[in-house]
Amino acid sequence: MYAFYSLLVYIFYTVFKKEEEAALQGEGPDGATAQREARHVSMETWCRRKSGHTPNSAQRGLDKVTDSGGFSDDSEGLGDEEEDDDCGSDGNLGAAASTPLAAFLTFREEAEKRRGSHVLLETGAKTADSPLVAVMSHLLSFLEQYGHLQQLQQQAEEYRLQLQRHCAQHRRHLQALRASYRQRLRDKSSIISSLQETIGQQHSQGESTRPPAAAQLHRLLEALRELQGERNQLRGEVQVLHTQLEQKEQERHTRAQAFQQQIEELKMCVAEREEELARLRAETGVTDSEKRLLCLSAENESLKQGLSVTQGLLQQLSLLPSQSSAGLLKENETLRSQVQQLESSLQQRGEQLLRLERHSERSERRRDEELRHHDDRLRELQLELHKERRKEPLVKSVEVESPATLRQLVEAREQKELLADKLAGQSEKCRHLEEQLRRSDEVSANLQRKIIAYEAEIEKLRGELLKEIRHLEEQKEEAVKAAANCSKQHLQNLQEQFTALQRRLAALPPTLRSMKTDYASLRSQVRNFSDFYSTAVTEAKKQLMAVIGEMSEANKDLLQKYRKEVALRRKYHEQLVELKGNIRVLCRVKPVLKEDQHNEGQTVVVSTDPNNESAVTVLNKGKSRTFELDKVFQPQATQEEVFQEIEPLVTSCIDGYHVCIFAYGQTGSGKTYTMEGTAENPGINQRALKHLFSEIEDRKDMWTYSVTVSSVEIYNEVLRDLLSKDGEKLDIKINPDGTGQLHVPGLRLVEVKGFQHIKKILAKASRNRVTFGTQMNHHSSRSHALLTITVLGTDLTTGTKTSGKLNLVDLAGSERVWKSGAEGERLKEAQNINRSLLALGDVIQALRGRQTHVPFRNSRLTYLLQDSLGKGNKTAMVVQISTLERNIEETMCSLKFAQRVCRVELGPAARKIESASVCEQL
Ligand SMILES: Nc1ncnc2c1ncn2[C@@H]1O[C@H](COP(=O)(O)OP(=O)(O)OP(=O)(O)O)[C@@H](O)[C@H]1O
Repeated sequence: MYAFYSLLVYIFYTVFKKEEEAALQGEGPDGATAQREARHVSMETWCRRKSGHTPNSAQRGLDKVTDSGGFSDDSEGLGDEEEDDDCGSDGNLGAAASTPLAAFLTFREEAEKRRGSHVLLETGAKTADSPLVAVMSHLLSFLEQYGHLQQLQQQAEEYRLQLQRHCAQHRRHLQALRASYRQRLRDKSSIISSLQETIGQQHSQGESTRPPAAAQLHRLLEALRELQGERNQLRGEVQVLHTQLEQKEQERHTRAQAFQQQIEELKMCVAEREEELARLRAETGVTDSEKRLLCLSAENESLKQGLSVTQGLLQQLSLLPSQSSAGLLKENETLRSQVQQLESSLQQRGEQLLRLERHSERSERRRDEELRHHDDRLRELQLELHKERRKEPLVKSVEVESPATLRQLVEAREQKELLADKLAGQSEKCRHLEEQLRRSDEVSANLQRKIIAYEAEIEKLRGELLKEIRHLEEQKEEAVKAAANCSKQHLQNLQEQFTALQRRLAALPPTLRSMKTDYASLRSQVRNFSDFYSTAVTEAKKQLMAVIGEMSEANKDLLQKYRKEVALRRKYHEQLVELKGNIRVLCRVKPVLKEDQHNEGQTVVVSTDPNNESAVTVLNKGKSRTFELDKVFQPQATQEEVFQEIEPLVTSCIDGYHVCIFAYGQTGSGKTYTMEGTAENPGINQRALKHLFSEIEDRKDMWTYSVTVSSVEIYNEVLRDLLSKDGEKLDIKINPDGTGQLHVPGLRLVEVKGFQHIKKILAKASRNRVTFGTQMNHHSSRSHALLTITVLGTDLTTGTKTSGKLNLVDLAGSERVWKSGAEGERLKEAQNINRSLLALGDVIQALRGRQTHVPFRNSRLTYLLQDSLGKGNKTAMVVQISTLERNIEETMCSLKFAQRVCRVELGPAARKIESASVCEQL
């Protein structure tokens, strides 16, 4: 054992020496750089460890032995020898190195002779030549493979970057391909929709004639030919893509095969090296842990090769710029299977690596124990050597050799540790490679998923396109068949109908033929009627417009005619009034009311003749007397009938005349009823004002009017204003303007705006009037009431002004004092009333006698009515009479008074008119 270790140390030293010399002499033109580097590394490491920069346990153990053992005396000598070895100078060791094997054999033979053993000598002679050299060469080759592994890693990184770039290009190409497919699909769908529309139109038309159908079919066939041409073009493009993919697939396959062959060769080479290394290590006593490490390195190598193969495949995959669906799918499937295999192998390798790492740790521990054991053994050997050195001088050479052997052993152990470190680094790199491989697998998986999605979409689009093309072809065939059938059937039907009509026409009698011609002519006339109608309507419109124009021109003439007509009407009206008389006497007979039936003397003594409207007959004391008046109203005469007789006088007021209308009669005979009326049945006052405003409205285009109203009562010869609140007393005076007209200072004049306003004014005046209940009338009016309406008119065209006045007088009732039962104040009222009525009679008598003096001033009543009762005015008196016997005396008096008035001649009425020039002068 001792001899074996000595021999091992010696041979190791000799090999290093020889190789260094060969390197220095430039031996071997193919001396690899890796070998030189490896040797350099080995020597450098050895020198560094020797100089104490990285002391290990073995060195420390040796130092301990040196310090504690019996070498203290020879320590300097040993140090000198080591320095000689480093520098390569001459010395004892240099002398021994000149013939080392012979010296060692001599020493071994002597030692064996001394020990009496020859076995170890023979074994050492057999193994002293080649195994260690082979081990070193394998180690160097391992280092070379490590460098190659680094290069492969760099290539893998480059491949990965290229793969990313190619993936991006492939993605863009797929997007462009997808967009082009979609665009084509849209084009096809638009073509299909247009064709479907045309086919639908053709179907809807149904009975279209044959030539248009043939043209449609021709267009359809052309469109289908275009579609087929495009489809063939697409198929050609797809075939070209397929061929390109096949070529790429073949190239990839060949490259993969080449890579596989290289991998196989490398594997075989590594396996051979591993076998040789294992064998050599077994021969040289290499431990199991080293074998495991070598196996691990081989496995790492195979993993790297698998990684390179995968990367190559991925590169090939990325180099395919225009992969079609089939090639991509196949390639993806192979890649997926390979990736799965690699993943499984990686898992297995990882598990093996873990196991090996654990085993290497255990081996390391075991190796340390063995080293400790070797150290102990070495120490024992040193002790034995020390003992033998004391005994024999030859032992000195052994003492010289033993430290060198120990150093070689330590160096071998350091080499083992170095290898273990490298192995750990390789395992780290393997893990890093595994990580990269996993990332690349993820990238490839994502890429595969995207490719699968793209492929599915492309397949779907392709399927839809094919389906639509098939559908279009089917529709085309159906359309062709349907069009052919329809056109044929329709033609046949038309021909049959035509022949049947021809037969029927031939069979028709001549009369029907003539009717047919008449029908045709009528039809043509009806067709022409619309044109005739439109032209007639346009001509009528033109004529209408011309007439309208003429009418507008003739408007002025019409206006002038209208004015002439109005003037004539007024003239005729005046003549009529004059013919009737400017003072008219009307008699209204009061009907017998219910309240009058219970009293005495209720016999009707007054009768009227329906055939003579101006006569009234009174039966008085068995004698009948007929009074002739202007108009006698029947008891059943209405308020409207009475007003119709008054209406011309009211109109005269508008024309500028002064008119006086008063009611005369005994109390309770119906004077107030005739003048004021009731709310439901108004009298002359309200109707006259209503008529006035109606006339004013009719004349508003030519005249403008203002209407003012005043109302007074004469009670006990006192004039009171009925429209003022206080009812102050008024006086009648001559107007200071010099016109000689009467004037009532302080009298309130109310301008009337409308008919509703009139009703309020009249109601107020009626409320303010003094009434009192008498035996003849429960609401007897004890005053004379005057409603004076002044109408001032202006001709808009000439400026002529008119001033009309309408006096509506409700006289107080005349009654006999004894009959009315008046006493005191009532008696005084009756006396005043009768006095005023008598004054009125005197005035009328004077007018009748054409006296120069008319006693108007005998009473307030006649004085106030002076401008309306005199000459040139118009007067109407309504005599109210009762039909009852008990009122016969009053009736006779009233009728006699009426008859006297009837004989009065007021002469022609004078219109109160001022021309515009006179107005301007005033
Ligand atoms: N034509 C008629 N139709 C129906 N009722 C009438 C008619 N004439 C008068 N009357 C009624 O007779 C009654 C007395 O009439 P009215 O007050 O008008 O008499 P008068 O002459 O004014 O009396 P006085 O002078 O006392 O005021 C009233 O209730 C009135 O409604």
